[in-house]
Amino acid sequence: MAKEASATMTLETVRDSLSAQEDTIIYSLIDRVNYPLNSKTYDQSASLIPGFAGSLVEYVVKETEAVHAKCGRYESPTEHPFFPENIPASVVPVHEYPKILHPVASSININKRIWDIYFNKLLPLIAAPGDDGNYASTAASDLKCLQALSRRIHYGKFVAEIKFTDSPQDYEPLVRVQFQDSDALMNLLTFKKVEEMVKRRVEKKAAVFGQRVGLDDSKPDQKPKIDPAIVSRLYDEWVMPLTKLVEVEYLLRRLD
Ligand SMILES: O=C(O)C(=O)C[C@]1(C(=O)O)C=C[C@@H](O)C=C1
Repeated sequence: MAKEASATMTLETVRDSLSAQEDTIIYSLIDRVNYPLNSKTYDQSASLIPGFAGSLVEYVVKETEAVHAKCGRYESPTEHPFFPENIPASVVPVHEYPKILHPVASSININKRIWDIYFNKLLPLIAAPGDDGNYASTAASDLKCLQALSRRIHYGKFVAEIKFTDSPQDYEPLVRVQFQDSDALMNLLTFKKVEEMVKRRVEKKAAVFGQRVGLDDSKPDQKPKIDPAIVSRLYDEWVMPLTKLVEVEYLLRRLD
């Protein structure tokens, strides 16, 4: 581990980063709800792209990731592609990222689950029914949401690393190969009070960021652009559990 980098990263600074990433996630979701569901974007059989067997959103994500990969995006330990099998090598000079994580970190990528939850659980909750034909813009907006969620959830690797180095005496016995205990690890890294605070904070942010701002103060309050309760539920049911899953996966291999 690079000393200078680990010395500046603490549980507090990592939690600050998670809080800042909430803003990006909520703004991306607010952008997505500007479009109706536009289900053709996700239709495997719509054949919108000649010669490509898959949905429009898959095409946009794969092609965008390929360009970003060439420009070095996935060299960063905070970035994870949704189609890793499709990723070309970077052509730009290598940037030396501080080596904070154990090398096993690069083998952990749960984007397939994030993809599934985003399209099958979250999107139907936030997007209004309908079709305005803006499929490419819709896919671009989905990609922004997916990337923001993926970055936040995989940031669990950093949270886990800090927790491990802060208290090796607590973590090491549960991580040793012969005693690996994922349930005990999950209990140890869980802070229920912090989770309650995060849920309340994202709900408040969604209410503030999603306000409809007009000049006519006589108009009654309108509904926020995105339902704050759904954002809180997103964190409760998916974002935090998946972050913890990444933490456990990382810790189980921390002593490899
Ligand atoms: O802040 C932590 O300690 C984390 O591990 C992050 C996080 C989260 O996903 O927000 C996950 C688990 C904890 O129970 C609390 C919060």
